[in-house]
Amino acid sequence: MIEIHGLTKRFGRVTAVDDLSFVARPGSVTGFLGPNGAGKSTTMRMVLGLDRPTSGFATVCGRPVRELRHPARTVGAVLDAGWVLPQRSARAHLRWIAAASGLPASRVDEVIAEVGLTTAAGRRVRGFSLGMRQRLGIAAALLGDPEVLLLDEPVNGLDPDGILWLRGLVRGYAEQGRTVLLSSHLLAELAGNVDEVVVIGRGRLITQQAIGSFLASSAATRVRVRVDDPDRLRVALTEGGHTFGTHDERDPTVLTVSGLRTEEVGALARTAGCTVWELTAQTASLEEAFLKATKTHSEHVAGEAGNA
Ligand SMILES: Nc1ncnc2c1ncn2[C@@H]1O[C@H](COP(=O)(O)OP(=O)(O)OP(=O)(O)O)[C@@H](O)[C@H]1O
Repeated sequence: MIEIHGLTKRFGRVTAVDDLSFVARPGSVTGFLGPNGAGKSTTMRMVLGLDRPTSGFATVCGRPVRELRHPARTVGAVLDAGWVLPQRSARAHLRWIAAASGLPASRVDEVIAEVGLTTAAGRRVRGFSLGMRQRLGIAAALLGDPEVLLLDEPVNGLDPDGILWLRGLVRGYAEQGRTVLLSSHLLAELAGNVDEVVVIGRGRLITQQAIGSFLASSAATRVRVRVDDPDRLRVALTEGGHTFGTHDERDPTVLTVSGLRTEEVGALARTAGCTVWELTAQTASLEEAFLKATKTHSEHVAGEAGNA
């Protein structure tokens, strides 16, 4: 569990994190979202005890990280994939971290296998791609087999295979009752993979919700319908005062109807004498929900020159 209470961080005149409170629960993957400069990395650094809060506090498994008896066994983190010493091999790098953290060297080859770097383990990190460095960073975070994982932009540089692998990894962690907090700009990659979202803007909490309700509350559900005679359905929808659009340029037989359930659209199409070829309820994408949640905030920011 990660608990954040009234966390605030000021850098001179810049308030990076502003009275932020939220909880990332065990057994859940919590997605940490916010526009550039919203304060995600600063928050994660404070959770890890790397930045000192101006006020407020954060705990991991009930204690500030600096007070944990076995920090490496409690929390693992990937904040920046670029900080390794380039002349070291991946294995040497991990051995060094294991030794510095009081973890058994036997864990090194286990985590190397877990992140899929076995064949590259003896190579110098200098020649690693961004995706390989990202995997190495994750391997380091896993060394202590921690209860809590904090991943800042872990998807960066990963190829589609790597993203799938990462999804499986964090899902597996959550299923074991552990806590995962992860930030990502690639919202689509996150959508299928998080249970809760915490959205921040200008260091402040905008919302914390289950992903389902976040998506559902952010846009009216639409129904995509494909029929043999779209003109007839158009007339029926217009007569009923319903809102619809043609959103698929390539296929004029598709209409998108707002404010009705699939059953209602199906019944209307039948009354209009249409044969229905396809009928699907569509929910908002994570991008749409995120943009809606942060819209007011972004307009506010765009109107100001400072604080960046
Ligand atoms: N060490 C620092 N000194 C001064 N300002 C800082 C420092 N670290 C962060 N900031 C400022 O704090 C704000 C929040 O930055 P932070 O990196 O936490 O945001 P973020 O949400 O992680 O952004 P991104 O998604 O772009 O990585 C920004 O305005 C940033 O310029």
